[in-house]
Amino acid sequence: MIQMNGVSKVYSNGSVALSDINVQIDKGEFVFVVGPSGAGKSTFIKLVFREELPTQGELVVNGRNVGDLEPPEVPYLRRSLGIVFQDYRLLPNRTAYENVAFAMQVVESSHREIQKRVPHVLDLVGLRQKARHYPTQMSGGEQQRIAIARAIVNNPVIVIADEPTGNLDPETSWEIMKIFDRINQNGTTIVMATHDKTVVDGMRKRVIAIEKSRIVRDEAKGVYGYED
Ligand SMILES: Nc1ncnc2c1ncn2[C@@H]1O[C@H](COP(=O)(O)OP(=O)(O)OP(=O)(O)O)[C@@H](O)[C@H]1O
Repeated sequence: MIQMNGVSKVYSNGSVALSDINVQIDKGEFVFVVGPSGAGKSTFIKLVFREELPTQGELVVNGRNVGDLEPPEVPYLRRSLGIVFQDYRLLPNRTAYENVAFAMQVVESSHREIQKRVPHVLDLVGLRQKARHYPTQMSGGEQQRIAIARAIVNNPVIVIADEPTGNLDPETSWEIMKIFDRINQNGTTIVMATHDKTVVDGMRKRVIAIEKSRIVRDEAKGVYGYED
């Protein structure tokens, strides 16, 4: 599903974000990426959806060598991914329903498919009753649930998330994690960078720890392992 062979990333200002990363993530896994601030977690996530390119090494995502993709092929890679950010990134002037539907319009789904699928994913995240609400009329947790609905509406094989609970209180974070867990149980691979110790320790999934640009720990049913 995701394979990194000797992957390094050095930004143009000389910052070394990742060094010689070798890792394989298989279909259906749930993986947390943890580590201190500045360790390289976000860069790891950004490489997977080709927001950034590796400066060295080979990265294969869903059977495609990311470094070799021509620009017109990038949207096809992204269609196989669902992406969730800390700050939700919903379109402010569209309702919850329209935000989710928009992701289907972009990939040219039919009106009929959209009408059938959007209520279904809103149900999955427990927010069908808020379909007509605008983002400003929803709590942070509700906005994140809509962002998750948008991420999964096109049936991605991998969902990647960068600090998805970073702006949420512990109880809401736990609700969000239950949704990710359900998505994972349906076979979707999940890769999540996080600082949320409670969530990681509560879930007991695979944990990859990055420190100073290198993988220092990779454990099945791991724990967060830091005090912050
Ligand atoms: N666009 C960029 N240009 C230059 N340097 C960058 C860029 N993005 C990240 N870096 C640097 O790369 C290193 C890794 O950053 P990254 O954002 O991946 O870390 P992180 O583990 O996600 O940190 P945090 O937990 O604080 O979000 C840091 O030294 C950072 O300053």
